[in-house]
Amino acid sequence: MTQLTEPVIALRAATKVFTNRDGERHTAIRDVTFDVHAGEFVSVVGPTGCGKSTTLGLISGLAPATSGTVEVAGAPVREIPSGLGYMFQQDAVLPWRTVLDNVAAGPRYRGASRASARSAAGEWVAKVGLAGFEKYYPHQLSGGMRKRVALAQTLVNEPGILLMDEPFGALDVQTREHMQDLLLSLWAENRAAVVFVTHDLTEAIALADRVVVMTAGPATVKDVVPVGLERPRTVEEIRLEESFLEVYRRVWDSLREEVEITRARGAARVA
Ligand SMILES: Nc1ncnc2c1ncn2[C@@H]1O[C@H](COP(=O)(O)OP(=O)(O)OP(=O)(O)O)[C@@H](O)[C@H]1O
Repeated sequence: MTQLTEPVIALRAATKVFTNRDGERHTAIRDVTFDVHAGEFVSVVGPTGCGKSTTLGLISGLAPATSGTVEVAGAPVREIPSGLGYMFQQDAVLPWRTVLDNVAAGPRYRGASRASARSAAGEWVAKVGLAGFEKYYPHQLSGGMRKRVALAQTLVNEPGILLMDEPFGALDVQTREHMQDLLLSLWAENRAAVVFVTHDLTEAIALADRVVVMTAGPATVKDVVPVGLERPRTVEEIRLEESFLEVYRRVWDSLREEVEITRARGAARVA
């Protein structure tokens, strides 16, 4: 599909070199080029340690590129872009705050009054299916419920750009599928531009419009696979469809070689 609009996120030959304390240089990603357009959901897959999180770090402004360019909304990224939400595997739910106060923290930080922050938080707590749990503390929740709080914490800020780094990685398979469906239905309401990093190919394909396949480290883009499955989707159902399996085979064909390279390096290291 030809995109007529300017991309919301644009990486051009983005390279990141880390220098450790001994002055040794390590290239984490090399010449990474891809775009994400408004309303688009892009998944990023690649072998362990190839540089997926580093790529998100560049987009978020947490780590500047060593060379190449990273632009968000047409401007080079120099600090955390406004309207950007970030969700990690490890959530930022604070144990001493109730569910409602955890979700209200973002709007409060952005200057909303206590009343309007709590009102927005209440709406999002309900949207993620936790109505009635507003006064609970995180230790009183299951892992899946806690993840719902983290999702509400991120979405209450209504980000136009959403970076997600294996957000559901620690959950059991059933809870993960519920979270994926919840994310899809909430995302459909305002369609932020999403970059979703995962090791799970089923998750990557079920959620995305396109899947970016990265090489063994230092990562570069090996392939961009269009998903082309209809929306709305239900993860439990879509993963059984033949069209889904075709995309899965295509992504895995591309990724397999990179996973094998990474495994061989690991084996050589321990030999
Ligand atoms: N701050 C840092 N300083 C030095 N090296 C780093 C730093 N951050 C990441 N790296 C290195 O860069 C490479 C890519 O790491 P990154 O975390 O981006 O990979 P990843 O694909 O997200 O990993 P995983 O699959 O395990 O989640 C790794 O070799 C890592 O050790």
